[in-house]
Amino acid sequence: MEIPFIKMHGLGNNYIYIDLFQFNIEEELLSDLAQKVANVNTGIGSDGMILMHPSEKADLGMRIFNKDGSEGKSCGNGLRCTAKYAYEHGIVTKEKFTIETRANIVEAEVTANDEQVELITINMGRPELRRVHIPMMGSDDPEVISEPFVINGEELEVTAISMGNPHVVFFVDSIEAAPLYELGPIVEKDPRFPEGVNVEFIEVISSNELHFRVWERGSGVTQACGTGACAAVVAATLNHHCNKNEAVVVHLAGGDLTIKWDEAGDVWMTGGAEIIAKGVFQYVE
Ligand SMILES: N[C@@H](CCC[C@H](N)C(=O)O)C(=O)O
Repeated sequence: MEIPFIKMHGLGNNYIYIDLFQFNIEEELLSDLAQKVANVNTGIGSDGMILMHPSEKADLGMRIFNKDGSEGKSCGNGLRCTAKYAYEHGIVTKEKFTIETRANIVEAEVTANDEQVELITINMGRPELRRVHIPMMGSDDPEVISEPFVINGEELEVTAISMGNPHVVFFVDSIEAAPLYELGPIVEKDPRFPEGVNVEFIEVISSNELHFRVWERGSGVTQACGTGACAAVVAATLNHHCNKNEAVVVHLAGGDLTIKWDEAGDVWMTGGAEIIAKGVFQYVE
C-alpha cells in the first residue's frame, strides 16, 4: 500500500504525519504502521507516527503513536506541528483554532508571516495532579509531590503529573549527569505506573529557566517532549522553584520552549515546528 506522509519535527522530536483529510487507513493497521515507519533501518525513521484527522468536536483531531506502536493520549510537539500543517495547508483558515486529542481539546494560535507559520502557542489545559488519574500506585497521599521513590537501591524523590499523559519528574544538580539511559527505561516500566510513564530530569537554573532531558514512554530518549516540558514547569512550581503566571524557558536537547502555568490553572506552551519532508511510504503488512 502506498501511504502519503509528511515528516515534521518540533525541536527535534520528529514524527511521520499522515493527513487523514486526504487518505484513510484501517484502524487495525495503525500500531504496525507506526512501528514500521519509525524504524530507522527498514522504515523512514522517527519517534513515532501522528495522524491528523477530521473531528466532530474540534476544528481537527490528532492521534499519536509511539515508536513501539503504543498509542499516547497527547503530544505537545505534535500539536505544534499539526497546527502549523493545518494552517499552511488550508485545513483551518483562522489563526486561532481547536485540536482534539485523546486526552482533551486544546486551543492553538499560530503567528504567521506570508502564510508561513513561525510560532505556535497551545493552551494545553490543566495539569492533573491526582495520583489515581496519573495513574500511580503507592502511598495514600492524593498527590505525588516530592515523594520518596526507591529505585535501583537508591532513594530518590519524585513529582508526578498528568498532562493528558503520565509524567514523572526528578530534580538533578547537573543535567549532564542525569541518569537518563540508566533510570529512564526502568522507571518507564516500573509497576507503580500501571500505564507506564514518561521520565523527565530537570536542573533548575533560576525561577525562569530549566534544563530538561526526557526518556519517553514507548520511544526512549527524544530531543524534546512538549507535554514533558509542561509537566516540568508544573513540578518545579509545586516544589517552589518557579512561580505561577511567570514564563519559564525550558532548554531541551533540541531547543527551547516557553511554558507558563497561569493563575486560572492552564498551561501554555510556545515554540516552533518544522516540515522536513513529504513523500510516499511503501507499506507491506
Ligand atoms: N513527544 C511527546 C509525547 C508523546 C507521547 C508520549 N511518549 C506518551 O506515550 O505519553 C510530546 O511532545 O509531548
